Amino acid sequence: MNVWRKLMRILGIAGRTPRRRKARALFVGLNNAGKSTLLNRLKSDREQVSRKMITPTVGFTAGQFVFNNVKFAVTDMSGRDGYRALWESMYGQCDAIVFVVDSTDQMRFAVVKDELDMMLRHPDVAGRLNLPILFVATKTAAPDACGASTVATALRLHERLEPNRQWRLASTDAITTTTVGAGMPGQPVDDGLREAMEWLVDLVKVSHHRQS
Ligand SMILES: Nc1nc2c(ncn2[C@@H]2O[C@H](COP(=O)(O)OP(=O)(O)OP(=O)(O)O)[C@@H](O)[C@H]2O)c(=O)[nH]1
Ligand SMILES: [Mg+2]
Repeated sequence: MNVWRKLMRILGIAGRTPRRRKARALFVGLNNAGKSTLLNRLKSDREQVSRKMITPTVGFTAGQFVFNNVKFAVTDMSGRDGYRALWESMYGQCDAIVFVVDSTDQMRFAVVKDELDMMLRHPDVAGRLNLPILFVATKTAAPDACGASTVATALRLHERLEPNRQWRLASTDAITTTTVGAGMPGQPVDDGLREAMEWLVDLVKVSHHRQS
């Protein structure tokens, strides 16, 4: 504990600073979907790396970011065919799943559907209805991208997800810089990802509160 926090505690004013909560997020989705790029975007400006530094993930990598005072420890899985079998080993060890879908890769939506079905049937997911799932359709600024509603329909999300499951679909382009809409020049436009993350943060805060 640093001296400042020690002093705050002695003076009894530590309670004024809200304690940062922790949550574990699991990033899954096919290879090339944009998981690692999304994780990079969620990090602070200081921690972000250049797009060129992000290479296909081998196995999985660990990362972290802070959103609304929740520190997310992220397991960023590889989406390559040979590595997808690893996802299930992590289902029981996360507080939220972020399922990333490449909105330009409609050719592989059938594969995404199969992977999603397997995930939803897995006991560590099916048995935990309080495990929130955030679907993120990426690459939305690409000319061949389809809209979020097309993704939802193609994956039949409304039929597949259990009625009691907390889930949401957001769409984003994690690398495009644009001045359109509410975005600041040179900054990614706020395209719904922030709102979706706020939803997720509220859910993990509640579930942590219940557990404690
Ligand atoms: N235009 C655009 N390209 C993106 C976006 N997200 C990712 N990409 C590109 O898509 C490619 C794959 O991105 P990654 O983040 O490595 O994908 P991944 O899901 O982590 O892939 P694996 O680690 O192989 O499972 C890279 O060339 C990225 O630059 C996006 O939102 N828009
Ligand atoms: Mg990756």
